[in-house]
Amino acid sequence: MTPTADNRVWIFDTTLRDGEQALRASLSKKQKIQLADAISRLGVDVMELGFPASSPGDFSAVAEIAQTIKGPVMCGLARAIPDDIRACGEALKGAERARIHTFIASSPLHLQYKLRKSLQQATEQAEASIRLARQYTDDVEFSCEDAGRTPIDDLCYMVERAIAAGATTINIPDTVGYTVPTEFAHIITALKERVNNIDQARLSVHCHNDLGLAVANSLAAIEAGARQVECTVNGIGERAGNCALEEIAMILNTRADTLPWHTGIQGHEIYRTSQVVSQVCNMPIQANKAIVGSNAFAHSSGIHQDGVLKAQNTYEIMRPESIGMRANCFNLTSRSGKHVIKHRLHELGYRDQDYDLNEVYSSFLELADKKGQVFDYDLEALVFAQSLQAQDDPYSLAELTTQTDTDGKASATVKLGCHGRLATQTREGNGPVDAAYDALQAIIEQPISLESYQLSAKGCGADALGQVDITANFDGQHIHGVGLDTDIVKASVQAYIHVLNTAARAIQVRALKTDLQTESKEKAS
Ligand SMILES: CC(=O)SCCNC(=O)CCNC(=O)[C@H](O)C(C)(C)COP(=O)(O)OP(=O)(O)OC[C@H]1O[C@@H](n2cnc3c(N)ncnc32)[C@H](O)[C@@H]1OP(=O)(O)O
Ligand SMILES: CC(C)C(=O)C(=O)O
Repeated sequence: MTPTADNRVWIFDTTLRDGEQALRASLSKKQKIQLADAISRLGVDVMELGFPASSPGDFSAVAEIAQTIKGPVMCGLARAIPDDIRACGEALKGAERARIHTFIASSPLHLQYKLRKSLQQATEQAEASIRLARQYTDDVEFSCEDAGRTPIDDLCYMVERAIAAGATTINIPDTVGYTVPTEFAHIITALKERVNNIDQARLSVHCHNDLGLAVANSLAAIEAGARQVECTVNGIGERAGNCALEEIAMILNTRADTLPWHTGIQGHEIYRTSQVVSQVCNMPIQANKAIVGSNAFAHSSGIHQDGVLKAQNTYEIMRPESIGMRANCFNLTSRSGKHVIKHRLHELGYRDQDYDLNEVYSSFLELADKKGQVFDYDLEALVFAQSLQAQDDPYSLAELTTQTDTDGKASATVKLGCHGRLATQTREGNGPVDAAYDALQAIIEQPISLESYQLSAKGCGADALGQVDITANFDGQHIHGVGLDTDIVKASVQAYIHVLNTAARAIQVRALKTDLQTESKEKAS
């Protein structure tokens, strides 16, 4: 929809103030400066930098940021008491544009138990504070704390008096995230209808996420006429947090087809800023977090992956690039299909003729069932493993069973296939590989002397594929064999069989031809 000035929603970022209230330890000045720099590049309209009366450290951080960051309005929070207002005014002195944000609670619960004041007393205190704040700046925001639980008559009364005293922004906080969207929208509608001077102030909302409704409530408020949303990057904030900046901004951006409201947020800065906030604040982002979670643009199931490959918008309502993410990603698991495997191999530089898709896919499924997630290096290893096999290979591993005792003894039973015939031998050895190689030797009845054996990991982690490379001397020929498997004993046996197949092709192997006539089982003494 065409953006109009009326529909411009201001984004008030309070990551450095309410966001900081989520942390176990307050941020250092250096950290605040680092965050302020990142957040200012997002294109926010106002940045709440801290609570200057809180500590000398916060006063100094707010003062330094206010002097250095240009662009957004620089704001500080203050209780409705003269000392807090003065501290805030002093800290913001160097700002290009300064806003003092003062607040006092309006709900009966907070008035009675916390402030021990009547609504009228609190309102008078608010008025005095707003007047004092106006001596420092023309830009004064006033919040009725716990507005979400304030009777509407009381709220209208306090808001009207605050505007008359000089507040230029009126903020309606759902301090404890208690309201639901229809209720919260009604509060905004009622204020617009009943407060006589409401047009003299910008109407703002500040929603907490205790019931997971912070973003929904903010959106409902915008629909009802609010034109400033207070939010934090990654939604961090006191308790369950605040309205997430990236979510509200991307709702308005992505749904601009039907929603008329817009912000000044630079979408492509979102992902980087989210990462910086997460790292500096030591607040990990849940994988399924909307917009910035690691799964937000990841596709895991074959049907979705195929759809996205054919047309991205089948399963993506926004482009990862629109939030500054490099690209979407496909997780390769046993729920993936052939299309995505082919696509990934193509990305890795393989041509169709380099591998047999059906065969690679069936070994991929086997591996994925074992490992869970399959990585690029696994896929490369599977293609390599396939290249080691030829259709006319005479020998194949039919079955391998091993047993290792704690006293170091091991036994292995190998069932070797050759053109549909099977031979089985069981041997003991110093370890399962030693036992399996002895069993193979017993089946082929022809000496193969092992010259070298090397084991390496393809990839990382305990479930990485093991690659075994051996060199064997067979009738005076040095033959290289390779085996790949998550089970290193199996990989070792495959390497041995690779040698046998190469040998069978290269040289006539007498024993192999004759000894596989019958299936035999023999236990070594
Ligand atoms: C909903 C919100 O997020 S509000 C913002 C929360 N942020 C903070 O609290 C910032 C960090 N806080 C601090 O550094 C300290 O709490 C300070 C400096 C603000 C105050 O410290 P102290 O003076 O030691 O008071 P303390 O925090 O223990 O108690 C709060 C006092 O402020 C009063 N108060 C609370 N809100 C307001 C208000 N908006 N306006 C005036 N007084 C208020 C309380 O009634 C209480 O007063 P009392 O001592 O007369 O009972
Ligand atoms: C100070 C106000 C805006 C606040 O943080 C709240 O009510 O949650």
